[in-house]
Amino acid sequence: MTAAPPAAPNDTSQGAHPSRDTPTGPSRPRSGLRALAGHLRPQRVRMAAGVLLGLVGSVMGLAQPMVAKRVMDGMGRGDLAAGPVLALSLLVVAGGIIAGLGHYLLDRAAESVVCAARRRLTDRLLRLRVPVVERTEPGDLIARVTSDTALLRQSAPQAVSAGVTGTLITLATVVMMGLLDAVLLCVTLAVTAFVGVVVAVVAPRIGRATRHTQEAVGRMGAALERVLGAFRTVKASGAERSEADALHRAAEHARRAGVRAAAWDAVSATVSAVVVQICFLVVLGVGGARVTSGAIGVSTLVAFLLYLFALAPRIGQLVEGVGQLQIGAAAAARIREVEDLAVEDVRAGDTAPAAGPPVRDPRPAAVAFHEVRFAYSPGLPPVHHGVSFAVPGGGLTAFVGPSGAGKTTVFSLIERFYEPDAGRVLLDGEDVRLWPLDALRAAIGYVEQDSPVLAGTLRDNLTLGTADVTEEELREVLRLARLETVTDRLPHGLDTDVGHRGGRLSGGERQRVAIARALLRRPRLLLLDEATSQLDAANEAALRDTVTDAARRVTVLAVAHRLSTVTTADRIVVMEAGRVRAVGTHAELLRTDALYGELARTQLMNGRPDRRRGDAP
Ligand SMILES: Nc1ncnc2c1ncn2[C@@H]1O[C@H](COP(=O)(O)OP(=O)(O)OP(=O)(O)O)[C@@H](O)[C@H]1O
Repeated sequence: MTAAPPAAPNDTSQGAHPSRDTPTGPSRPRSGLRALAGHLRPQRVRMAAGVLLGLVGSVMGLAQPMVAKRVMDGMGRGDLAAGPVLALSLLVVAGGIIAGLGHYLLDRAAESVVCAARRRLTDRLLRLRVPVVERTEPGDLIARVTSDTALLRQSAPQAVSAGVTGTLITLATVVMMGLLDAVLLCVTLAVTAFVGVVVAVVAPRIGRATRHTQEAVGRMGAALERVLGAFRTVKASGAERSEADALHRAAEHARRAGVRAAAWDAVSATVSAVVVQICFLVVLGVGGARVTSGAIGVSTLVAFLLYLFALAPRIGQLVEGVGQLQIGAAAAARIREVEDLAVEDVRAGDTAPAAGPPVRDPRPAAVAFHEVRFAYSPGLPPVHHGVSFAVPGGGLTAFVGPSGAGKTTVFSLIERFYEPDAGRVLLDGEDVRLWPLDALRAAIGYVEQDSPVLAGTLRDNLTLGTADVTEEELREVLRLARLETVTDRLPHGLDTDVGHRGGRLSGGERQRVAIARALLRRPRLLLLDEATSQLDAANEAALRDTVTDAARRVTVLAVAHRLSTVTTADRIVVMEAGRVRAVGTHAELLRTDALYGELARTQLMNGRPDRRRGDAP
């Protein structure tokens, strides 16, 4: 059965924002603030409770002097009433506890904001499309998940709380000042309005500088990832100095941007402090004149000035809160860029039935390519120029051809890491775009060219993504992949840590681990990409038997590099420059295809791909 290609099921990013392929687009400050609000919204009840308790604590603090005054007045009269003393003690203890609880709730909200952002980001990262990840710097993505989310904690709920408390108390103070003298209030507002102008100018600059700092931190992460990912190569090439220089440059950029943010912060703090001082002087002058003219009494001026004293730190608090919000907004904007990246659709394409749990079909899968054209990205030359072949269920099919002919790309298209620009890739006669992605990948075991092994134990690596594995199955697969001797040798057997990228295993051992992992998935289609290239002759012969045996139960496609694999294959697909040039058995192709004849004599005899023929189309 074949189905019509679905209407563009490839871009499946959720939400109202268009998905992108790189996380580096510029963001406007307002969208950063909106994104920040989105992070805070789920915690609004806890934050409101924290702010409320903080306010209650402050009000109880304000009442303490009045109660203390009553206690002292009573003492003065020789009246040592226990009531006011008890009330004062209760006020002190309860005020402290309530304020502390408010603080705790805000900190809890902050931790929840950060945790939710990290969980959302990591979920998103693991669902990103392969081409998207290839275009990003892993170190930068790591910085966004760790460092940018930490900035949310630093700036968000406490800043909002300071802003809300500061605003409420400022408003209350302004009302009291207005009740005392409207003229002096107008003078105060006219002078302090300048602080508002300065904040409006400076705040976006703090946001921009923070963003630059975080970008530099991201670049540092990328540079570190580059060095640690090829640590031996860096050392063997004597490149420590030049790589350290690149890291220092990123650190210096981060420092400069951080200093710029600090400078803008200092400007706004200084300007607001100076403006408040000027305000005192102006109010004193205008107030003095009004006292002289008899418009207000001295006590009104004194009371007004006392309120002005109380207002000054609140203005500072508000200015600081705005700066902190800008820092949070800059971080939220960078996080948003990752959330906007295109993710894979785990469901099927438009016309397929609803995706349920993958049904385990025991039959070997049939694979076919129909006129597949594909380029890795629009600017790059095409890699496949109309690839067509059909492989029935079962048996071993070998792919041979010069380096760069497009053999690995065939496997990537079957796994739907990429989608063809034209033509169709069919599994069991169904376009792979119509398969639910989890069902498609559950049907396939893939041993990649460089047999990646992840940090963790050998057992973790073997059971990666395959939860329901019995010890018996594990032992059987260890035997088939010739790993028994390796596990016997390791100090903790299957539970031995294999190190970063399996660095404590040899290349051949890594290949066998990757083969065992693929077999454990009980696939219907096994893709082997130069899977035995690093094995010695004895292990290679044993693994060949395993593959031949597997080919009786599942369909095996293997990019082959040894004549021994090719001669045992049921069919061979010869690829050249992005096209299928010939299909047949070894004997047929030796007779009919000149390129195959040459490959058989050179590359396949050597057991290694001929990299001299790296003639990409
Ligand atoms: N992720 C990628 N992004 C861009 N270009 C790529 C990518 N992967 C492969 N290519 C290019 O596509 C072409 C085909 O690559 P592919 O790996 O399919 O060839 P191959 O036949 O498997 O080669 P080899 O035998 O050397 O592994 C090459 O020119 C390669 O440079």
